Amino acid sequence: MAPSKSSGFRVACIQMSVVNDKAKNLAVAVTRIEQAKQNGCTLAILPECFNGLYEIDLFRKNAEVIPSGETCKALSQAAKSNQIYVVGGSIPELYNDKVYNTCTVWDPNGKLIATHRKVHLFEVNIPGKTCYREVNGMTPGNTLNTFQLDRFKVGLGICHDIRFPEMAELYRKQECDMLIYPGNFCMNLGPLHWSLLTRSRALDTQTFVAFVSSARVPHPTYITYGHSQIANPWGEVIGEADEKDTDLYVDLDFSVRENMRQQVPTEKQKRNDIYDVILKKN
Ligand SMILES: NC(=O)CCC(=O)C(=O)O
Repeated sequence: MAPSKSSGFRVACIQMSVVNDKAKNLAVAVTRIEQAKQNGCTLAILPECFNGLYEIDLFRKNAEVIPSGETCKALSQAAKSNQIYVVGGSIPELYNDKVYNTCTVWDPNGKLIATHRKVHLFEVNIPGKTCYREVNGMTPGNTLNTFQLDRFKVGLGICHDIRFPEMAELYRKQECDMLIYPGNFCMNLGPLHWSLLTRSRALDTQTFVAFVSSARVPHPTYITYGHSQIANPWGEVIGEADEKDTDLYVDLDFSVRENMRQQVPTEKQKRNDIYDVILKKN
């Protein structure tokens, strides 16, 4: 049974195929947001770099000023005409001649209510497999960011940010109910780590965690794992896509979070007299 309005809402994880054509990507995103609304969703989440490929050489080409760029205009309009919250995955943001990997959040009036610039840029060097240095195309952000969805507080991260439990712990301290990470894991690390990280952050923070990918499409350099999923505060996966182009609709019941926090009260048991995680700047 779907949760009542007071206990939760339905979320759409839009696992769209992203191609090297911004106009096409925007048209697909707008249609899928509309479908999410028709399927009873309160919130639609897009993947990381959904307006163009996750490709270092393309970041500047696809970059836009926020909120005056064409992607923001399309998302604002889609949120407003469908009366739905939209977490706009991320797009390359042009600011002072720098490019950031930035998530925008739109309320059902089409108003921009939050942004998050990816704090931890993806850097790996696995010989013979994946070598990626996002810093060659993006500048890191320096702040943690949240937004309010009715009575629920949501913390934002982007993809590689999910590997850093300290960041999630700070969102837990800020009393977030849910964490959202638009993402795009590679094929070498996705199978081993994607779900483990989703479940771990959910369990650590006793929140719902949504990790939302684009679909796997053939690509010469970076192939995306897919498998968008949502874990509940028990660390249980309550909805998961495969690698294909699809939308995942999941009902969140926040009474589950309350039960978990009461039954396994690790929050109250923290020994902040001997350790702590602190926010140094924001
Ligand atoms: N888009 C990204 O940040 C990729 C992160 C990733 O694949 C990882 O393993 O971390």
